[in-house]
Amino acid sequence: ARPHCAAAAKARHFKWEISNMFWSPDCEEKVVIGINGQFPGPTIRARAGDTIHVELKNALHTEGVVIHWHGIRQIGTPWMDGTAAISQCAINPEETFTYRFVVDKPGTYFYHGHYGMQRAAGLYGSLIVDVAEGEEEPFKYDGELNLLLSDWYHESIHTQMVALSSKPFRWIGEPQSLLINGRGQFNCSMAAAHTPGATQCAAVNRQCAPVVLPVQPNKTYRLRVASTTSLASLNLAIGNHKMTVVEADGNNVDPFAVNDIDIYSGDSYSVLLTTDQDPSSNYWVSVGVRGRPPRTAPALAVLNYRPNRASKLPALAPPATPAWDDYEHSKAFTYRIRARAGTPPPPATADRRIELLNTQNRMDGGTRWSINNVSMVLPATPYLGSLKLGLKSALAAARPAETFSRGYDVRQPPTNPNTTAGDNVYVLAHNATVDVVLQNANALARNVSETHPWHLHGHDFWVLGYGEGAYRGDAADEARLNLRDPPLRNTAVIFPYGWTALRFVADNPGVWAFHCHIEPHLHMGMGVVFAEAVDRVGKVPKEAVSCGATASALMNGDHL
Ligand SMILES: O=C1O[C@H]([C@@H](O)CO)C(O)=C1O
Repeated sequence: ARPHCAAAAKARHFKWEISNMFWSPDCEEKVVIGINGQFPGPTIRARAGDTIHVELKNALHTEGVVIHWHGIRQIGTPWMDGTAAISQCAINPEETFTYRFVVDKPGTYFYHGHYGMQRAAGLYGSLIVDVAEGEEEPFKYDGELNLLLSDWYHESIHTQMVALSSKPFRWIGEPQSLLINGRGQFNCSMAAAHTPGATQCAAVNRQCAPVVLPVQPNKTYRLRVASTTSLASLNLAIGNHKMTVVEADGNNVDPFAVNDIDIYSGDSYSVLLTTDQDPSSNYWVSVGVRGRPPRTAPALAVLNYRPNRASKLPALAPPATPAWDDYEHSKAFTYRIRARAGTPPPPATADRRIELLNTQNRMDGGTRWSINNVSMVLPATPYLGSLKLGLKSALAAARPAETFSRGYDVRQPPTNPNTTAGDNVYVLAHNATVDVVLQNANALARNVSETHPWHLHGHDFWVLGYGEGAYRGDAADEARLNLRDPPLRNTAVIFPYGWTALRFVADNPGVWAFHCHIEPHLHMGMGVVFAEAVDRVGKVPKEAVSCGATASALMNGDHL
């Protein structure tokens, strides 16, 4: 850090109370988890180098809570990562816990619950980090707009969790609505005039009124877009407007122009939008589902060219989402994402390669997702405490496999559908360069392979490449890897029947989750844990790990 930046860095204090409350995200009244009576939660805005303090009171009364700061690497503060059972104990009802961490890198981020399925109950908000005082972005814009995308189910997360854990399994189905900044319309459309058979929304409740994005003609806007969906993969387009992608997951990318962007759960982007269209009209911003047969209507927002009234209906119909299974369209977008010049390149070689086969399986009469045929279950005592104290009970005797059988046919349902539960903890050496190959496969049903966005905590990784079918690690696969300008990200997608190769340096001691960002899939075991140089973790605050076996050990005089 340069001295003038350090001097300007600020402490930013927030006081939050988390509670259940009645809310109508899509005009149907349900219970959401709100923060300070708001849904989505308040936006945190800071400058790179600032320290965020969130004094968080849990007013949920009968359940714990934690908050994960998605995309913030928590360098040196792994106990602030907000992952229940991994980095900290869930905060008990009526208790207060203070998150304290540095936002070291500018970018578009968000925060969300990371305990059970609380994210899907609406526990999320935006976290935006501007460049440090005196620094400049490498692209120019006149104004900024922020869209936090999510999906919404009418069933409570408690019902959803029971369904997913039931024997036999009950799938939760598709979300009822898509939300933009927490607002959607379930049984009516704002664009009924353009949508045969749809009912025009009547005077709407403020909580579900469409988002209006006011713009001046002939200006350039930075549109920040992040997705915290539970299930849905999304596509965003703006009638008649092109967009230029400039940032992905808090890292600048080589700018490229598109008509629409795909955005998977856990992703964030900045796109530049120039308001160069007929200024007498407004335009629809449309967000639709992809990668799964869409049973959820698109979400709409209004790009409001001032001085037109916001209520002036756009002349054009909302842009249509590409066909849900047009994977070539999705791949074309994803493959175009390259690092902006100046981004640090990856190390030329790796010290270790971990290959992770993603399969859907059966376990004890239920349905699970597994990695190398082991489905992740989380412990009662958070790893950060139990591994730091070296508690014998922390890990099972056997470590998970580094690879999967070369003979595995990724195009067919598993021949042995049965799986077992395990901790899926990989122990990483300090500063090791680690390659991870995520391998997709056929699910339990024939001819089904789904898209999974994987999110890594504590790090950005370089996305080295993608391939079709089974990864073999041979010369042909190696040739698909990009070591020249791979983008740095914290979330990467695996396409159906394909693989994705990532590289990162284990330079941030801590215990970090790495998992599918689809909330029901994580609940069904689709993840692993990286225990990275835990002996080098600094002094863990007692209040982060005063539960389970760590609490007992601390009471017996052990020191963290
Ligand atoms: O995990 C999932 O389960 C269902 C289906 O595969 C079984 O009902 C589905 O669509 C998922 O994504």
